[in-house]
Amino acid sequence: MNYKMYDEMMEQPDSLRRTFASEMSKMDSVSEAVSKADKIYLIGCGSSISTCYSVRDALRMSCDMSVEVFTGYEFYYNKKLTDGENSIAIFTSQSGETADTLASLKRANEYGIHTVSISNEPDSSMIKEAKTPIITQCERETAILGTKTYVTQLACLYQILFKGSNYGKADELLDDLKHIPDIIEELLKTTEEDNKKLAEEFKDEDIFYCLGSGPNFGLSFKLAMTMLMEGAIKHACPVYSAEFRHGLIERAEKDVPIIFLRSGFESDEITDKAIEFSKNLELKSIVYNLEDYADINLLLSPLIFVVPLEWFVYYLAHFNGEDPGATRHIGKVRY
Ligand SMILES: O=P(O)(O)OC[C@H]1O[C@](O)(CO)[C@@H](O)[C@@H]1O
Repeated sequence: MNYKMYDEMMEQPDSLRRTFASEMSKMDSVSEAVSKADKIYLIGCGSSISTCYSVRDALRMSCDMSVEVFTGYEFYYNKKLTDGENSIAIFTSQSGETADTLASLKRANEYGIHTVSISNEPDSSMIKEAKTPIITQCERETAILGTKTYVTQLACLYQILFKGSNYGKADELLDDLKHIPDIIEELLKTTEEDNKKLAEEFKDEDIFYCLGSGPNFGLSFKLAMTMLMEGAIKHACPVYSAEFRHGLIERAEKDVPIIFLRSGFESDEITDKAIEFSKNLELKSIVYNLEDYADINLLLSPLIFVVPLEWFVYYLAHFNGEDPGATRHIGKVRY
């Protein structure tokens, strides 16, 4: 019962190693440009916008870089641009062909903005159109929800933007980033069994709420929108942890499972309150705690949590008779 997603998950560590080895000098040149820019735009769709949310929130917590995130069509239609503005636009897309993101890349080029694309397809339109193309070295990915293209894309964004930032602990974070392939290799082995059991326990649930704070919100977005909805064909909804008490609290019932991502950020004070509240109501909560998986700069937590979550989603799909990498209505690039 090994689905394609299984092999692609296993290829995550080497994809990261190859990408860092081959793309580092191009990423350094973008970091240099980032350090001189007034504003950074990050644009993507689906799994590829979740990486933008995570790195934006990690940067907000640690430095004063001006970063805005847009979906492809929001940037295309709803972002006022100015000729000659001193900004950099980074486009994320595993396929390099998603129409929304490609249209916004062409628009940024028309305004003379320095465009950077991060894509896994060397011959794709986004790699050809961007001023600086960065190619994640994953080889072809087929699983719709994105595994190796997710971790490499996210790692590239952290590398580029933290290197170009004035975060006081940037060197320490970039050093931790180098260890991520080894950590992921280990987590792939150590987190499978527990998450398989969890998936069996939760296999009949219809909906999952996914909560996180800071950079974990981006991953809770991916978990809900692509891993659970596209991969496991379950209803799911991402929520910032603190928003729990502004809506979801009224739907908190025994039969509604909530997945919490908790890293130990100051802002996780509010995640803890939601966890406590859920326990008191005997909700079906699943709590992923960073300290159970790795001892690294907390801002990198999405690169850690994604591995146990991949196992959870992989087996959730399997126990429901679904291939976690298959698509029902949309191919990776067609729409
Ligand atoms: O990263 P790309 O190739 O631009 O793809 C965006 C796609 O990401 C997904 O979330 C997962 O591949 C799809 O929903 C969406 O079509």
